[in-house]
Amino acid sequence: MPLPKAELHVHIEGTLEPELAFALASRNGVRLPYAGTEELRRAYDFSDLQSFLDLYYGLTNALHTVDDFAELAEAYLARAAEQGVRHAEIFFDPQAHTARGVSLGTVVEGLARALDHSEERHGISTRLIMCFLRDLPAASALATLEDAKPYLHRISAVGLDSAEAGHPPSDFREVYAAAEALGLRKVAHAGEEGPPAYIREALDVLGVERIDHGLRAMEDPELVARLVRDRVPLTVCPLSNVRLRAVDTLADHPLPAMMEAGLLVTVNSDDPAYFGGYVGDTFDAVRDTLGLGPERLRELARNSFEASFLDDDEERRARYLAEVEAYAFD
Ligand code: HPA
Ligand SMILES: [Zn+2]
Repeated sequence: MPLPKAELHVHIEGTLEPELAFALASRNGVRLPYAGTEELRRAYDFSDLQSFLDLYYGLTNALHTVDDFAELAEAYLARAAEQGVRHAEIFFDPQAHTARGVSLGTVVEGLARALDHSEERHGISTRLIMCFLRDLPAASALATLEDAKPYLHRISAVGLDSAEAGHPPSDFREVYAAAEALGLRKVAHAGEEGPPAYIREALDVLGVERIDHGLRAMEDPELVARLVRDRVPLTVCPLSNVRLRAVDTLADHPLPAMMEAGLLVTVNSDDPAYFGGYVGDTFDAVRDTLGLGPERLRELARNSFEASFLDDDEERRARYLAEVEAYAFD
């Protein structure tokens, strides 16, 4: 039995496995620019975040209907359950779909259909986080928030993702203020490729409660001290950082140093269909390569529930935390 954990940083579009991409493309009469799944997998050789995003947005062309999004989410939840996930806070990128004529309602209704059955089928509680693409204008993010108004009962939070360099969080001040006014919680990707200053902006200008990635905080000791003091969670994605070359190899990953510094870090998969593993695989990889022992792994699992939005359901959180404490490593 795998260690019980929450996953707080997973893009649902990044769980689209090649087999499902081709099956959906065929069903929808869409031609993908690859001969087959093997050729597609060979293209997963990324030089940086942008080279990944180009392929990732390209493959979303396979997704069209409510059924497609339901199937995508259902496949993720089934995989996640096998890997010990008990709670998942799932990102989606509405602008990646609305830009090609698929409505936000189609996306949310499809995802919600799978999420509605998640507890009973997979034993996983869920939340949805709607991300804005930071390489599109803030006006597009504002229009997306407006578009989302009929679906806010399904959406817990807003996030900020896509190409980071040159797209500071402060560009999205207005849209985050509007999201907060609508009762949404706030997170943002920062410090994946962008500088520590972007992490500060996400906290100070956008008022986020969690930083997604946050890797480059380690360049700024004062910022680290602040993140430790304020217990700001960082949703770290080690396999993603290797594949997108934020670190040279997994053995070089600062995760142990981050834990040593007292940061509230969690371990997540980001885009598991592309980066070589789901979240349980990621726990196994950091155990094997970074030498994290059982108590460090238990700490990561504990952190994942502590950093989650389950502060709106403390009874459930206490149950999950008890499972973590009772877990026997073999
Ligand atoms: O790793 C990522 N970083 C930024 N945006 C993304 N969108 C999907 N995955 C990512
Ligand atoms: Zn991400």
